[in-house]
Amino acid sequence: MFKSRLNQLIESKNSLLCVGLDADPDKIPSVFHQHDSPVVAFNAAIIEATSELAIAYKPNIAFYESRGIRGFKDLEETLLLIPKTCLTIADGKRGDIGNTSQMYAKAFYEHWNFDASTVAPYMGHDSLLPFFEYQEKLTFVLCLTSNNGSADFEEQRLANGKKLYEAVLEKVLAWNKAGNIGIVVGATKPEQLAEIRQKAPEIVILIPGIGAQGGSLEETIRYGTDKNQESAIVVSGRKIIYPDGKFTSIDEFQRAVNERAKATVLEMRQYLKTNL
Ligand SMILES: O=c1ccn([C@@H]2O[C@H](COP(=O)(O)O)[C@@H](O)[C@H]2O)c(=O)[nH]1
Repeated sequence: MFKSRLNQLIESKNSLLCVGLDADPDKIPSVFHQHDSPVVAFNAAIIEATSELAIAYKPNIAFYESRGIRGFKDLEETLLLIPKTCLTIADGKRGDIGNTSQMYAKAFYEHWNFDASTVAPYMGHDSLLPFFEYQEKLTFVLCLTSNNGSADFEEQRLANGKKLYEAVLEKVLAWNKAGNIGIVVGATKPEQLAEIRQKAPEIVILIPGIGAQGGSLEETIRYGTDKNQESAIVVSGRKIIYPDGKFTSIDEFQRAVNERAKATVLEMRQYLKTNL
């Protein structure tokens, strides 16, 4: 089961870090452009520099499908480089009518063999069921996202007085009989993260929004983890994979990435310890 594997990794690595593999060819340091597949070389360097610190990698599918077949090949090669001691999360935010969702779920969980993926709840239970049927995988339903636009729908009140994200949480808790559903909550919404954790003490939460988006790591850990300081995955993408500076070698780039990942994990450990 995903959750027990996750919590074992959190304990053994003393880390909640998930590195976002959002490889943008325009941002990749020039030292990688001499390779046949600059994105694969870039991802390989990041994975090698962070795999002892990270519990998971989350490629956002947009960064790969935006480049067509070449992007998909890069994703396939990247997945082969991720060690078994790390989980893989496909951030695709899928969801459609049942038979179409079945194909999305098959793509992520069978073809690509990801451990987890993200889905949007807008179309309701039947649109998500094909994902939930993969019991050994974990499907993260968007609950309260990290962007300002969450106010447009997710934070709006329904006729029964509840906010939409609260209604999503209630549904997820009712659906989660097999324990293979998680939620996505942005680190930029710490008060709501605390509320959500209180209502869902055991659920796995995927939390993007620290680093480049400015969410507080301390509040994320304090409010987002469960009673054992587990069941939470904290995502950092750009802050770790695009360190400042001009790099004349891949080694130099890897040292900078490792420093950023290490600084994030050391900060996490500080909060994990003080919360005990
Ligand atoms: O609410 C959400 C849901 C998903 N994301 C995704 O997470 C990463 C964050 O990357 P950073 O570079 O650390 O900001 C990215 O893939 C987003 O699409 C999110 O940010 N917020």
